[in-house]
Amino acid sequence: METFWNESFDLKPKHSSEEALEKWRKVVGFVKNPKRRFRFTANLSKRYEAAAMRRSNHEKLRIAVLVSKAALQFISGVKPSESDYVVPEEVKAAGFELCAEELGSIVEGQDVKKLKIHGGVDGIAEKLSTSTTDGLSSDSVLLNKRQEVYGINKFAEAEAKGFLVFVWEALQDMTLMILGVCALVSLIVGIAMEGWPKGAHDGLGIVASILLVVFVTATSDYRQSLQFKDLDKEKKKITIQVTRNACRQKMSIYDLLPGDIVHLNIGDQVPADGLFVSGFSVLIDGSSLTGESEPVMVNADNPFMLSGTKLQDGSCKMMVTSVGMRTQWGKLMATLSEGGDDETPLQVKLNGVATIIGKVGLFFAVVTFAVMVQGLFMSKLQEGTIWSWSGDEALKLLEFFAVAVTIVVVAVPEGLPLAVTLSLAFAMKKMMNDKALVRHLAACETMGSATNICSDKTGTLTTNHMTVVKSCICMDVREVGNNNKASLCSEIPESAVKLLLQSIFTNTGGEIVINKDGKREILGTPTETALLEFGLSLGGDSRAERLASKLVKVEPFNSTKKRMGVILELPEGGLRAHTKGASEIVLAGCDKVINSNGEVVPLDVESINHLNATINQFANEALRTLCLAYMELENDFSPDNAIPLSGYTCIGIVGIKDPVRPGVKESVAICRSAGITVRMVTGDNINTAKAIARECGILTDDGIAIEGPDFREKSQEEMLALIPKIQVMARSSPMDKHTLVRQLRSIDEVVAVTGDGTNDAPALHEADIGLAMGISGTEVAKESADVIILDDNFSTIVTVAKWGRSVYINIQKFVQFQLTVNIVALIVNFSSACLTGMKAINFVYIYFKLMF
Ligand SMILES: Nc1ncnc2c1ncn2[C@@H]1O[C@H](COP(=O)(O)OP(=O)(O)OP(=O)(O)O)[C@@H](O)[C@H]1O
Ligand SMILES: [Ca+2]
Repeated sequence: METFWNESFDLKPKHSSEEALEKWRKVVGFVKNPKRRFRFTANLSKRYEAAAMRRSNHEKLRIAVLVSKAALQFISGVKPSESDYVVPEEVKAAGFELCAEELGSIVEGQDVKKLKIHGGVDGIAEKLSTSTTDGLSSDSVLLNKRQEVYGINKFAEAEAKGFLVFVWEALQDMTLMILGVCALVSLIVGIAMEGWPKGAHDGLGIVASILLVVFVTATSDYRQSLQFKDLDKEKKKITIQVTRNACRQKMSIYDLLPGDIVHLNIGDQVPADGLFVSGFSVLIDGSSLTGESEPVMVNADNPFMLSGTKLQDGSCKMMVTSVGMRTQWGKLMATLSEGGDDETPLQVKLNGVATIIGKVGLFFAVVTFAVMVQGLFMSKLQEGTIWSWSGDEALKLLEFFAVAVTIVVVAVPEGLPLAVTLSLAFAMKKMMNDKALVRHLAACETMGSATNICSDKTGTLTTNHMTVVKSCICMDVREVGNNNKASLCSEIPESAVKLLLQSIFTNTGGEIVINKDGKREILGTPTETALLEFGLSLGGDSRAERLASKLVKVEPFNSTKKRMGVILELPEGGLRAHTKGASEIVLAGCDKVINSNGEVVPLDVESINHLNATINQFANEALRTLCLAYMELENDFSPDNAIPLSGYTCIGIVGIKDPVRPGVKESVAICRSAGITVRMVTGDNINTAKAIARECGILTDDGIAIEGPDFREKSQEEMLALIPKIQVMARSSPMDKHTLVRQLRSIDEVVAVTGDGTNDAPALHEADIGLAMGISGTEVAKESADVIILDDNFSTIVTVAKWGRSVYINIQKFVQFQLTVNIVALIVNFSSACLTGMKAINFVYIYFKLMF
């Protein structure tokens, strides 16, 4: 029994195999109403359909690439011939020169030949009457026209079910249908024998009880579905940066139209089909669309970007060409949206309970029927009328049968698994109000039993509002206050200021833009904006710096390298590389430094010690440190080469303050008292991490702080011995985080992990509960997570844990109550039926009396 139970109804909370999902469905077997029983469980057939679609996408894409390669060879050298493409009248009338189908065939078909014929990316931009620099005009009349021709960026979704649909589904209960037949027969026979209305009493009684059951079921199901709809809408909200009217702005991906220029960064999902306009080191992960795991480089030679794929690295500008259901992703999503959420372990367990009780109920129903029939036969045998049956007696038999069926209706807790869904959905809604969006129902269950939280530092424990407060430029440490910024400039040699500003404004992933209201706005990650702000306060002019030298190459920041770099073509000729990043790492690649006189001198031991001491001093004050460096490149340096890692001249070090969030300390204490261990895993410097961890109460005197590279070196045994004591892990790579989580899970801890970056995805995936940050989190992180923390706040995580616990207790109580009701109802029905042959209506009545 036990093994049967464990094998069939034991589902993992995450990543359950298709077999496991199929298995319990099979074992459930006796189901009164499959429509209800399997609602809010995964729709496996739809999922298989989606998987098949992915495979065919993969195949199509592979062929398209082959064909276009061949075409490219053929047309290279030959002037592209005029196409025989005719613009449809209505498209022309709207002011465009390309129809949606042609655009689709170019991008989805990866058709280089057609692309060339239409004049490349610029040609297509012109035909779509957009500009790759300024984007669409935001005139609503023009936008509406565009929308009429090309459609909107939304996927077709199944219509929301109305109340009547739920009534209809509730009616499809097997036992209710049998009762219905009984009622009908009873009505016909009764009226035929005793006439209207006397003979109809029994039949109408059954009909009334059926209607009551159906109404109550449908109402509760309908209410539940409404709750889910709200949550679903929230889950799909994604915003993206778009240039319209030459203004960079945030927009919902639903408002995208062909011709829009969108800005994509590492971790973003490509929101529509489009063409690469400009950008650097773009690597596209197409696995969600095609199942292909090998990432693809996208650049001017291979400019096709498909909706639903993700930026694994780099950043770029893309021009949208096809939206919504015209993309393969749209079609896939339309199918997948009906694929449903995975069932949770509790749901499956309760399905098991319902199944077993169903069998018990069925057994009792059969026994009841047998007992009652036997009673009738016995009395007839005594009367000696066993062979002569009156209509009244036949009706009595029918009534017995109805009583037996009613026992099944009453005793089987068909709604039990649904009730779990109901309480989980209720908790989800409450969590939503508390700024936590639950993506997978199962997470609500698991969160209650979490024993470990591995938290990010930046943005989760801290506010993510960064400002440069200290600097060490040209070897001199200075405070950067509000009043002495101008003086800072005058204290540093001019040549160094020039280099510093050039580094800040050109070697950046951020951007300074003028927004719709004409105000200056700094876009980018908090670290970047802090630096840009610093540059501006030194009197720098970002636009002028950017125009002065040409960007030849950019290697955007990622958490693995912990640095970024650019190569500039200087106005006076020659190439210069700038790099900035984690101080120790960048400093290790420097062999020269600018001294206080503004001269470049070799980095001797004394200066190295001075700089390292500065880094530690900043870090001990809980500041994030960045080192900026540059290097002149030889003239024969080819931009195709990677940006060098060493040989740099250090310009300086900045200390960035990121204050701890209010309330974090208290939340950490709450966790501790609730038996949850909080650990900090960060990419930052170990001293910065320690300082902040102490401030939050995470690092205690008996705890260990370790650096990622040291942790990686440890053997399995050493790791296991170390892990319970690790409270801070600094300079961690994404894989370190993943390893920590895996090891913790292997010693039976239930681990919650928070993350924001693309590289946190593996750890989020591995964790029992992955928590992604809503504001700073990338799409990739969010997609790997089970819960999205909408305000990025550590306290919210504690709230989620609290909800998780209360959900568990609530469900437990509810199940106890419901099972008691069912069993009492079963016993009452059974005994009274055997003793007195009470009528069906009374049972249903008793049941609902008990329920409400
Ligand atoms: N835009 C950037 N350019 C260059 N270096 C950066 C940039 N952003 C961060 N860094 C450096 O990289 C280090 C680690 O970054 P990483 O993304 O791994 O950690 P994080 O996600 O910011 O921190 P946490 O893991 O606590 O959230 C930082 O300490 C900083 O020195
Ligand atoms: Ca992070």
